[in-house]
Amino acid sequence: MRKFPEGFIWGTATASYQVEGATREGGRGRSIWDTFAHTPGKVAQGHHGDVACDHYHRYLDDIQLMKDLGISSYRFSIAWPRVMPEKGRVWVKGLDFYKRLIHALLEAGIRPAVTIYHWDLPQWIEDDGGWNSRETVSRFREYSEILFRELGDLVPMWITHNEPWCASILGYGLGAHAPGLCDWRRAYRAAHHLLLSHGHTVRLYRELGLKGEIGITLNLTPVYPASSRPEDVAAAHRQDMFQNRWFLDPVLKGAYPEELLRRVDAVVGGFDAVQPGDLEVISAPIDFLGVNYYSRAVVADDPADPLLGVRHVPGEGPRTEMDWEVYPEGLYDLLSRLRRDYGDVPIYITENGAAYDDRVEGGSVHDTNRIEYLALHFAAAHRFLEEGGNLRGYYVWSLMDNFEWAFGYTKRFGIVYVDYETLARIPKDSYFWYQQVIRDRAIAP
Ligand SMILES: OC[C@@H]1[C@@H](O)[C@H](O)[C@@H](O)c2[nH]c(CCc3ccccc3)c[n+]21
Repeated sequence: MRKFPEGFIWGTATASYQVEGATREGGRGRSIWDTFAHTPGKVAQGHHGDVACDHYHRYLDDIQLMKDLGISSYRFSIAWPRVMPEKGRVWVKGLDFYKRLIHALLEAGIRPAVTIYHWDLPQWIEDDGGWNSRETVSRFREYSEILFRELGDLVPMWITHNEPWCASILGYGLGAHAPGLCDWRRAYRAAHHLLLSHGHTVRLYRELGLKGEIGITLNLTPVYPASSRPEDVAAAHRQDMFQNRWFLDPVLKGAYPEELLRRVDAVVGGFDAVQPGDLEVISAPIDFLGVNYYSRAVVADDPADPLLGVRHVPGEGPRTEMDWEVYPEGLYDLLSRLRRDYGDVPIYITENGAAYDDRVEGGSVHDTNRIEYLALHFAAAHRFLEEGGNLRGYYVWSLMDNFEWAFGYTKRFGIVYVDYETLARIPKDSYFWYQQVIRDRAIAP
């Protein structure tokens, strides 16, 4: 058996817009994802989060599932539009749902890990420029201060942002996510303002003297060259800079990668958003780095690509329902690289999991492929720990099937199946497998 350390944090993760529903309850205002999902053609089959998993009303049953699972922590996000529903209006009562949720988690012996922002920006802030506007930085700080004052003594772990790369590139550059813009200059400005708001919120957390830990979650994708040819190796370096170092370097080293500034600013602009002192703020020391890992990238040199001169090629591993290669070695390589290039920063894997075409058969879901995926990735994490890696915990994405952004409800990541007709929850075989891993604090050899 491969044992994990005493006190290793086992968890599951969700996000507000993906599971809560109740989008018109408790005084909640509209978010950019309400707008985007209700815009025809943006989300598969016209799906949206109006009901989602109805976690807003069913959270006690869901906490019972977590308690039976045996996890020690639950990562969830707070919906900003519940606290700032419209311009000039703060609705602290919008936090009442989260206060109930947090008290119930604490009573169940489960450590709340709160993500302050997981993409559901209030629509009125987007109307005012959204993450393209520097004004949003101070609004995010104001929002964070309300959370810290209302929940700071109850919540021991805070994540400022979930995946600023996605919020900026998918939301403002590629248009695949809300607010659905295709403007690279805005994407780079949005990325900078997301990072800047992270730094100001970390500083605020310190100023308030709160006793918990605060960090940021980044989606990180290790990049491998398609061949050992020098031009492919150089292409992998450029993709790594665009995919990973763009956020890792400012947060952990206080500087953007030089080549990114040069190459990107020349092609798309956007770095005019950087003002003196910004990088000092962004690199405010954090207590941990949250890592979301799903798969790797394999790239070859491609002069025809205007921005980075790269072309993605498929890896040779099996694929999940998201058409992502199953590549557990990538998790070990990623964690080792972080330790090598960024020092011994404490790490939580704040998301890892897989989507598969789950079917209910006689009241059960035999998701052996998901068990295999998780077992391989737990083993990669264990290898890193064995080598002295500073890995604090592991949150499986996701506790339950939920709204998978532009894919709607067509992709299932949960270890608990959700029947969207009845909203019934059915623990999958992977739930019982994970329950045993937590009991043993170990995985089979
Ligand atoms: O796609 C599964 C999960 C999402 O449901 C989470 O909300 C999000 O934090 C998250 N990030 C990633 C990896 C980056 C990514 C995000 C969206 C689409 C493609 C890749 C995978 N996931």
